Parts: sequence; structure tokens; C-alpha cells
Amino acid sequence: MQLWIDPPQWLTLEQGRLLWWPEAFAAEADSWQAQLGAEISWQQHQLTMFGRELDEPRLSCWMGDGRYRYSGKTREPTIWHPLVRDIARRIEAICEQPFNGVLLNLYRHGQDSMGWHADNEPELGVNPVIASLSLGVSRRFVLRHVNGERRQLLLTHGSLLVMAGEMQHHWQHALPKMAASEGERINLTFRLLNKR
Ligand SMILES: O=C(O)CCC(=O)C(=O)O
Ligand SMILES: [Fe+2]
Repeated sequence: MQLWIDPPQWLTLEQGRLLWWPEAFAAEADSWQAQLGAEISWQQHQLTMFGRELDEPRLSCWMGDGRYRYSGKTREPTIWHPLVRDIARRIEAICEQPFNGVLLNLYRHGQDSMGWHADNEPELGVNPVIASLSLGVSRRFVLRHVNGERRQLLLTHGSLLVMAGEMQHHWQHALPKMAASEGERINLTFRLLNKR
């Protein structure tokens, strides 16, 4: 029996703010993972690298009120899944701000990954709040400041990580491959896009 639930904590970073809450959705995580794994229409998208089209090393689904442009591609939204909408409401209450879109990622195994990037698309506004829910196997999340400073977190089942403040201007983040990692991880990153 778990007697102590870790509270949310703000991690102080050079030019950025991170809210880290490992136990945020510990109670719901198993059922959310099972339902989203089965019911989301996971898609294989392509990325352009050196002029060639390659499969992204993960499956994904963009869901929300409008289309999303990133990495030079435009993604049309799928309609809100009722569970994802409920999760969005819960996370909005924690973050005290609305979200109108979510990128869902499915990392099928340790060879799936996401490369270095900042979530700095213009429609996210100047200092976006991006809330990231992790379900499934734990994966390493790495951060690097433009000055070379590095941080890392192990994103565990049911955890919530919120990036805020000036983070996206000064830091990049990535989800590296983990050779020893087996099993699936689902990640939901909630975003607020400006309407055009
Ligand atoms: O899977 C993760 O934790 C990172 C996802 C991410 O950075 C993104 O969707 O922009
Ligand atoms: Fe990101």
C-alpha cells in the first residue's frame, strides 16, 4: 500500500519552469493506458530529413479544435476522444489554463524516440504551457539549454510534467532511444493554439 503520494513540485531551471508530479494520475494510469492504446487511431507519419521522407520513429495522432503545423507539415485534427477530453479537463484544472489540442505519441518499444526540438511553433504563442502525461514504461526525457547545461527526468507511468515560462526559447528536449526498454509508452502533450 502506498502511504505517501509525492506532491507536485516546481523544478527551477535556468530560464524555464518545470512542474513535475510523478504521482499525478497513478490511480488512473493503468486503465487510461489500456483504453487509449486500443481506441486511438494511431498513425504512422513521415518526416523529411536531408530531402528524404522517412517514417517517424513512433506513431502519433493530433487531436483538437484545429490543424497544427510543425516540422514543416500540417496535421488535420481527429475529433476529441471522450477520455482524452476528460483528461484535458483534469489537467486544465491543475495548470489553471485551457488547452485546445493534444499530440498523442505511441512509442512502441525502446527503439522509438523523439529527437531534439523545442515546442516553439508560432501558433503556440510566446511562452507556451505544455502539459505532458506519460503512461506505460518509463522513458528518459532529456533537456539541454543553449549554454550546454543538461537535465534529465525519468517519465514514469501516470506522471505529469509541465513545461512553462521561457523554456521553449532556451531549452530543447528529446526522448532518446533506450536499448534496454521494452514495452509501450503513450504520451499526451496538451497545448493551447492560437486561433487563426
Ligand atoms: O514523449 C515525450 O515525452 C515528448 C513528446 C514531445 O516532446 C512532443 O510531443 O513535443
Ligand atoms: Fe516537445
